[in-house]
Amino acid sequence: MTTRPRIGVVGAGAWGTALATVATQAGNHVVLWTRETDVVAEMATHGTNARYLPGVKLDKNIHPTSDLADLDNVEAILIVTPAQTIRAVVRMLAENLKKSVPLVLCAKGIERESGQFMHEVARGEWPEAPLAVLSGPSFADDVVRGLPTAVTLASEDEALAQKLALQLSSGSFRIYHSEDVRSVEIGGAAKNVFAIACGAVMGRGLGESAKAALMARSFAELMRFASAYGGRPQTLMGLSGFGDMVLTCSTAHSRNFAFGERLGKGASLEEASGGKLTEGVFTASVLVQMAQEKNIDMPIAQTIDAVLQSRLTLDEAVDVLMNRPLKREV
Ligand SMILES: NC(=O)C1=CN([C@@H]2O[C@H](COP(=O)(O)OP(=O)(O)OC[C@H]3O[C@@H](n4cnc5c(N)ncnc54)[C@H](O)[C@@H]3O)[C@@H](O)[C@H]2O)C=CC1
Ligand SMILES: O=C(CO)COP(=O)(O)O
Repeated sequence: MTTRPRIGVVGAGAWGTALATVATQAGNHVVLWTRETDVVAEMATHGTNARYLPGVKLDKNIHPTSDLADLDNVEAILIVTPAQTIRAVVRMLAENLKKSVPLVLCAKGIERESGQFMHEVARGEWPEAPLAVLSGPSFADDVVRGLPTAVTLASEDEALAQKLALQLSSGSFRIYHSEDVRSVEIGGAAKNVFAIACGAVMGRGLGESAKAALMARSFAELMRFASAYGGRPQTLMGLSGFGDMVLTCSTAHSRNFAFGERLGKGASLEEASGGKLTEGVFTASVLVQMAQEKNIDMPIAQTIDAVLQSRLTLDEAVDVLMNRPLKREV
């Protein structure tokens, strides 16, 4: 067996597989766990993951497995499954691993049932495990091809954030560390909702100027929401807030943007996802509910939620947003 540090990755979807790859490039041995045994078999036999990240040859230092016991003795575990599964996944790890280990939460979303952020969900399920979150502008396809990327890793224990950032950074994957977990989580979760709105504007043919306006006003909503929930403006202006808004709201490479774009072109809600994970669809209503609880004005999030609930058509949504009373910008 190798003497390289061992990192666990739970979830061998697009992002888990990409993160496993950069972790090996950073000098680690990676145990890549997924419950999908056919994906494990393909990765072990052919060194590929055609279902989630086609065209990529996996590093020989990635050990694919569906056996949770293989995660005993890793130094940290990156949890890379959808936001709404984090509770079940952390519970499964807490019940099956021999001892607690730092968990790096990589999902971007808010739990619908509870209105909890990912680290709150994880803390509830495994109070002993030290926690960090990883977020920022980063498409799996770019990262796995070694294109330059920069993200933020935050933990309330800043020394842990710094240690993990050092251990997981590579020549092409640059990790900044932070202790502002709350802001980093809010940026990652909210931008998915706004990316759906920006995609819809483009799909409907409303133009680049409309998209820029929508992005700027969406960012104002994100800042208001974050300030009510304890976020800090400096962090929100960084990679995990502004950075990820710019990326995800700009291109159909984003699944959330692509979903909105298809809606804009007339696809039904069912057709629009194209079978891909679209986190913003799950986060929209809980984001709006949490905003209402604190009296935060979030017209764009509210309107896109109404579209997702079939309470408004897209054209009605545009009318609602354009015909609100005029007001001071700031
Ligand atoms: N794909 C990307 O470029 C990026 C994705 N993310 C975030 O990472 C998270 C995961 O996204 P992707 O990897 O792209 O999704 P994906 O759809 O490609 O893969 C999801 C993975 O989660 C596993 N999974 C689903 N439900 C599960 C459950 N109940 N228990 C255990 N495993 C389960 C699937 O087997 C699969 O391995 C999302 O929150 C996403 O927003 C963040 C940054 C970039
Ligand atoms: O979070 C991402 C980029 O930072 C990926 O965005 P999508 O989930 O919309 O593809």
